[in-house]
Amino acid sequence: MSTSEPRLEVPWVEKYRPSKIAEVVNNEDAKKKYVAWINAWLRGKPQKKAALLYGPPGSGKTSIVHATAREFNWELIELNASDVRSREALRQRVSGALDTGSVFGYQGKIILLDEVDGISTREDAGGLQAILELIEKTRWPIVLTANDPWDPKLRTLRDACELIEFKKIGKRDVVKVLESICQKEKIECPKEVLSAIADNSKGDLRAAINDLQSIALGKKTLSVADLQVLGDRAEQENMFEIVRTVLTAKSPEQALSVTRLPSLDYEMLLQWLSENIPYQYEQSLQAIADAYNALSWADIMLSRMKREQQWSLLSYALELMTAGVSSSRERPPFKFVKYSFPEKIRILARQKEKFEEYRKVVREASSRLHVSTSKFRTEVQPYLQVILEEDEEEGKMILRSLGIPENKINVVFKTEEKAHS
Ligand SMILES: Nc1ncnc2c1ncn2[C@@H]1O[C@H](COP(=O)(O)OP(=O)(O)OP(=O)(O)O)[C@@H](O)[C@H]1O
Repeated sequence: MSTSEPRLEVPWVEKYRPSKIAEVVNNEDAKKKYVAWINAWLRGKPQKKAALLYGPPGSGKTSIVHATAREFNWELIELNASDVRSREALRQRVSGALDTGSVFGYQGKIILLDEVDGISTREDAGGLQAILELIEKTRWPIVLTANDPWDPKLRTLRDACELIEFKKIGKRDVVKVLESICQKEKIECPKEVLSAIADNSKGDLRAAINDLQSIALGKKTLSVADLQVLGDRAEQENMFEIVRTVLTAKSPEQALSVTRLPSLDYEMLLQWLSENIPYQYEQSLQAIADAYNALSWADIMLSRMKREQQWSLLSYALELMTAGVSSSRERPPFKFVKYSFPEKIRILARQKEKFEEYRKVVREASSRLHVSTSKFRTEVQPYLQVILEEDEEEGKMILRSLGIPENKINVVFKTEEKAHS
């Protein structure tokens, strides 16, 4: 039963990450080029010491590097934007790891620097230079990844790397991966559901696997009706992914990256984070407290920004609700959780719908009586209420003559009762 199922589970994107290069699906040309580059390293004669894998999210760039490390028993050294902020930061992070031999029986090393396009050349001056120096000196293969490698700031880096393009994953392969996950998880799922998930993911396998896990949480049989969740997802563009990026970011820069999305609705993001922080950080009260603390400051900045027309406060609010929220102390280990639509917005929308219905009925009755709606509410409605209570049949007859059919009686009187309570 879904209620007794644990809410937390290992993320399937991690559980089913390819463990061999051959398991990385699609992108055959990219794989061929990448394998040739790795082979050149194995022979000790790479033309370029670094490869820059670029292309859309969820196409396998990071996965192929993880798979290489596992396949060849190499130690994977993962660096992020803050590790390469300056030469000194990079030295601190990698000097030990690169110069020493491996203690765990690894037979080599591979360095992965994810999302180099996220490095800000203005704030992290020296960072790109540090990467170039690392490439020049390295004895181990270095892989960089980027979604957009054509940023002019990356030109020198491009020149130093073997460029390998990854493309969106074709629908047939997305469906195949989803099918094999269902099989391993012993989940029954009609092909049309998998096909709809694949369409919705637009070639992003990470999004597709996350969607499948979201709708399958606590279930062993899926149906078309379960796709409702994805409807919300499409409406919200990819709010699920944005929330996941912020709450599971490995570095403040990664959390901050969502603020560069042109379609980001930051008011909505605030509500979504507010709803979902406790689920993602369930295991640590400290993390929940810290995240809400940052979020409340973001909220204060936003209202001050609007009240005083101080638009410069927006950047503080955005930093607080992304990097601030994700930098809470004592971050619990990353677990997959199903995010929910903000309850506050749902309740407000429901209330609004009810209120609209109420107004429509009252407007009709007032116009038949030739009184204003406020007069109807204050001077007519209370008497109708009493009549209804004293003699229901008589009351209903009067209401019918005022254009209030029986099935709308509840709308008017319930809403009014609620308003008084
Ligand atoms: N080509 C692929 N073959 C098999 N699994 C894949 C492939 N691409 C993505 N995946 C799945 O999606 C998840 C995310 O993929 P990955 O981290 O490799 O994406 P990426 O291209 O590096 O994206 P980003 O640019 O956002 O870092 C992986 O954990 C894996 O489960």
